[in-house]
Amino acid sequence: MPLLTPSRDVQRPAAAGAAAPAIELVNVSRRFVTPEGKAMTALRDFDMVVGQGEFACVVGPTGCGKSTTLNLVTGLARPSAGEVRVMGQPVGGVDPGVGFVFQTDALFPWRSVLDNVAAGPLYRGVPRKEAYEKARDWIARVHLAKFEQHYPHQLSGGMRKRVALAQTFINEPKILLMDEPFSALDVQTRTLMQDELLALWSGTGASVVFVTHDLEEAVALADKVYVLTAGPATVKTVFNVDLPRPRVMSEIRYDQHFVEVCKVIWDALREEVQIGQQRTMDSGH
Ligand SMILES: Nc1ncnc2c1ncn2[C@@H]1O[C@H](COP(=O)(O)OP(=O)(O)OP(=O)(O)O)[C@@H](O)[C@H]1O
Repeated sequence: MPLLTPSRDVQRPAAAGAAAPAIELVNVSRRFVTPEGKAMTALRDFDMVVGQGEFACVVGPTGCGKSTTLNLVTGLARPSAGEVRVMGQPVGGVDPGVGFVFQTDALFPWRSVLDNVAAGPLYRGVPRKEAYEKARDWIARVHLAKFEQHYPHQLSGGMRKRVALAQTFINEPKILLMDEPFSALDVQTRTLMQDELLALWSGTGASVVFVTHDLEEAVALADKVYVLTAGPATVKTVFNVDLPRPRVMSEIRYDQHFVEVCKVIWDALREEVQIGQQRTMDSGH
């Protein structure tokens, strides 16, 4: 089997009895009105299909429309044209089966690690004892058992991110949307967190869309990588990454095939990054 298969996703109706894809964006466009009152198109004729249990990464030039893609899946933004479906159903609002992790974590500063992680199940009506048992279990899984009573300001960036992952995975999301979750971390911590994420995700069956500026991160994590064009974003190419799992970040970076895959995808991405940079220079900001 080839390690890398560029392809365009083809939209096909699911066969009778077959599981619907977790996420589908079909011919989606998203337009905004700028503060100056001009119409601008962020996404154009955008197609994406993420299967159940699949890990998709999205890369593209700065400002091209990556976060807008996630906002459409959450239901926080509506498409101007086309259709967005989650588990085969049109997105109608914020779905409780969807979890998020962003660049800045969403920890409650006045709550301990334990209370932060238990907050989700408590909000969903899980009895208190059970919610706290689950929270302790997830805190242990992210190796923070000794820090249950600490507050977010007493933790390092990497530890806060571990809390954010526990806070998300405890809700057993069917779909996980991640917007540059590790970009503020130093390189070593980032590598550890990537391993942590894969370990937590494997076996959950959750479908992931992970937005990143870091192509190596995308290739190391993903089953497939979407390369977007400079805005308005449309899908330039989808690359299927068939590197075997489980993957260990600190080792995979030195794997010859990994390096080759990164080079091939970078060839597709480079042109778009250059277009994006040129536009920034032309506009002066
Ligand atoms: N609510 C909004 N109103 C107006 N314009 C918006 C809105 N949200 C996004 N945009 C514009 O849409 C374009 C795409 O934005 P988006 O945040 O999706 O890009 P991105 O690829 O995630 O950016 P970055 O690489 O900086 O994270 C940008 O030009 C942005 O200014």
